[in-house]
Amino acid sequence: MIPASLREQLEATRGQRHAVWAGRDIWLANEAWGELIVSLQGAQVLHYLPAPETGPAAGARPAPTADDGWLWVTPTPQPLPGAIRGGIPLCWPWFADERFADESPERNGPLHGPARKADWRLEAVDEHEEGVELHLSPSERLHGQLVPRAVIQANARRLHVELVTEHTGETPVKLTGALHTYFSVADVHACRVEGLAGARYLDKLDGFAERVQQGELGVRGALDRIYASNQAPVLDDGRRRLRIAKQGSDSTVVWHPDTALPDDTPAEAGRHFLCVETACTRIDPVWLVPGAQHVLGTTLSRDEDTPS
Ligand SMILES: O=P(O)(O)OC[C@H]1O[C@@H](O)[C@H](O)[C@@H](O)[C@@H]1O
Repeated sequence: MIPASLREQLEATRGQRHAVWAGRDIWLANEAWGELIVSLQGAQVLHYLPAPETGPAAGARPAPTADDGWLWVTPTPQPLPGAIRGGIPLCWPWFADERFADESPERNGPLHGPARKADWRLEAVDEHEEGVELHLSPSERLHGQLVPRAVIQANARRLHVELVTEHTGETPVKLTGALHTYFSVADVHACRVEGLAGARYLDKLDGFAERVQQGELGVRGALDRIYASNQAPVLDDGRRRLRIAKQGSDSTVVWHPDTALPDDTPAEAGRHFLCVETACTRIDPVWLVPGAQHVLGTTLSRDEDTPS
C-alpha cells in the first residue's frame, strides 16, 4: 500500500521516469512486467507490484488491485533529512543501536546507520524485456573503510535487493545491517510468519531475553524480535503468501509496535504493515577483512512460485 500521491505519480508514468515525491528524487517504472519505485534517498525501494499472473493458476486467485503493492509506505513521511518509513530501508553499516557494540569512532551515527538518510546515485539502469536491474551508490563516502552499493532487480516474478559491502581499508571491521522491509498487509493482527518455529530469538521488548519460538509466529500485539535463522520465512496475511528468501543473513527481525506507532505513522495506516527484515545483527555480525566483500540480499516472490 502506497500513499495516493505516490500512486498518482505512478499512474502518470509510462515506461520509466524520474520525479520528485515528498522532497525526494524518485525513479519510477510502470511496465508490462509490473511497477517499481525507488527513492534515491537511501536507495530505498518504495513500491513493487508485479503484473497480474495469467494462465490457469491465476484464475484461482483474486486479480490484484492498484492497492496490492507488496510494500507499505507511510502516507505522512517526515521531512528531509529524515528517512522515509516504508518500502525497504537499507540499514548500514549497523543494525539498530549496534553502533554501541564496539568503540570504533565510525559508530557514533544514527539508529540503523547513515545509509538510509544519505543521497544515492542511480549509476545504471539495465533494462530488458523481462524486467529491470538498477545499480546505486552513495553520493558521499559513508564509512572510512567500507563502501556499499545496492543492486535492485525486478520482474514479473520477483523483487531482489542486494546490499554489497566492500572493504577497501586496512583493518578488520565489524558489520551489521538490515534490509528493513515494510510489507503491506491486510491487517497486522491477522498475519502469520512461517518458517521460524523452533528458532531461538532475542526479545527486545523484554530486555533481549532469549527464547525459543513455539510453533509458527502469529502476530497479535507489539513485537520486536531478532530470530537466529537463515531460513526463508513466508509471510501470510490471509490474502497473499510472500516468500522472503535471504542471502548472507543469519538473523530475521520481526517488528511491529502495535499502537505505540512512531509520529510519522497514522493509526489507520499503522495496521497495514509488518516488518520482516533480512538482517545481520548482534547474533551474527560479519567481521569483514581488508579486500573482502559481503552481500546481504533478499528475494521476494509469491510463495506459489516456489516448489515446496
Ligand atoms: O523507527 P526506526 O528507526 O526506523 O526503527 C524502527 C524499528 O526497527 C526495527 O528493526 C528494530 O528492531 C526496532 O527496535 C525499531 O524500533
